[in-house]
Amino acid sequence: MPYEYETDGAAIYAQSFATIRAEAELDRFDAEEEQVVVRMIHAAGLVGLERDVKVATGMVRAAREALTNGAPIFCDAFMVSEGVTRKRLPADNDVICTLRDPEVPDLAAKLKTTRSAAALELWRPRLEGALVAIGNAPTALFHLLEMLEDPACPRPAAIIGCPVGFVGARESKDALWEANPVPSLIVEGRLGGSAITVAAINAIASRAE
Ligand SMILES: C/C1=C2N=C(/C=C3N=C(/C(C)=C4\N[C@@](C)([C@@H]5N=C1[C@](C)(CCC(=O)O)[C@H]5CC(=O)O)[C@@](C)(CC(=O)O)[C@@H]4CCC(=O)O)[C@@](C)(CC(=O)O)[C@@H]\3CCC(=O)O)C(C)(C)[C@@H]/2CCC(=O)O
Repeated sequence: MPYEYETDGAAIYAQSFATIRAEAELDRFDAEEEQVVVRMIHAAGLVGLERDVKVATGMVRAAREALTNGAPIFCDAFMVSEGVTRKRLPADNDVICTLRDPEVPDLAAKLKTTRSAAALELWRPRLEGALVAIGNAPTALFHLLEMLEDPACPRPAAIIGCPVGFVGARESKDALWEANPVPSLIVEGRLGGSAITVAAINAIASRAE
């Protein structure tokens, strides 16, 4: 039996974004933030997500400026780093996930933490002015906050903090929002994940061109 469905990629996107803009409550976001939140809703297929999104004033601008200036993007998981659309990046920016570095298992054992958290220790040399995207591991976000408590630790330009799940996700994002070490974007509560996070990166990169 023949199925009727849309096969034009551009038309699918246009229809999706029109649906989201018709159904979601986007009034509290400025134009730059709205573009990012729409893509996050799109990735999750979840109108209503916008109610849980918090964006610090100037976060989108700071992240875009960083990318335009050639900053790297550090990601906690390969599901995040692999999702970044390279052709959107304004300065052929490096997209880095250190999770599989051979040093990481020993570091995790030494620090008594997860591999996701320990992998962030390898970010230090290039962390200054970078865009950080945590889309999976709550322990990675907590570890980043611990690193940034040290005034000598290099500071990223902006943080996308959207780890997902039932253990530590809500708490790590609340801690990021409260500590406010640099302008951040979070999804409150258990919701989050790699797809939502990479959608935010791709939206930020799009207008930085
Ligand atoms: C406790 C962990 C959680 N993982 C989640 C959700 C997903 N994780 C996937 C995959 C493939 C990976 N998760 C690891 C990061 C792995 N996950 C953990 C850890 C045990 C601890 C992290 C933490 O609590 O902060 C973590 C291992 C570690 O030592 O750091 C991963 C590295 C495991 C591995 O394959 O070795 C791996 C990352 C792959 C990558 O690089 O992209 C899932 C696809 C689940 C699955 O495999 O079935 C899924 C993806 C979710 C997403 O959208 O990103 C939670 C829910 C975040 C959970 C932490 C909280 C909880 O409630 O349990």
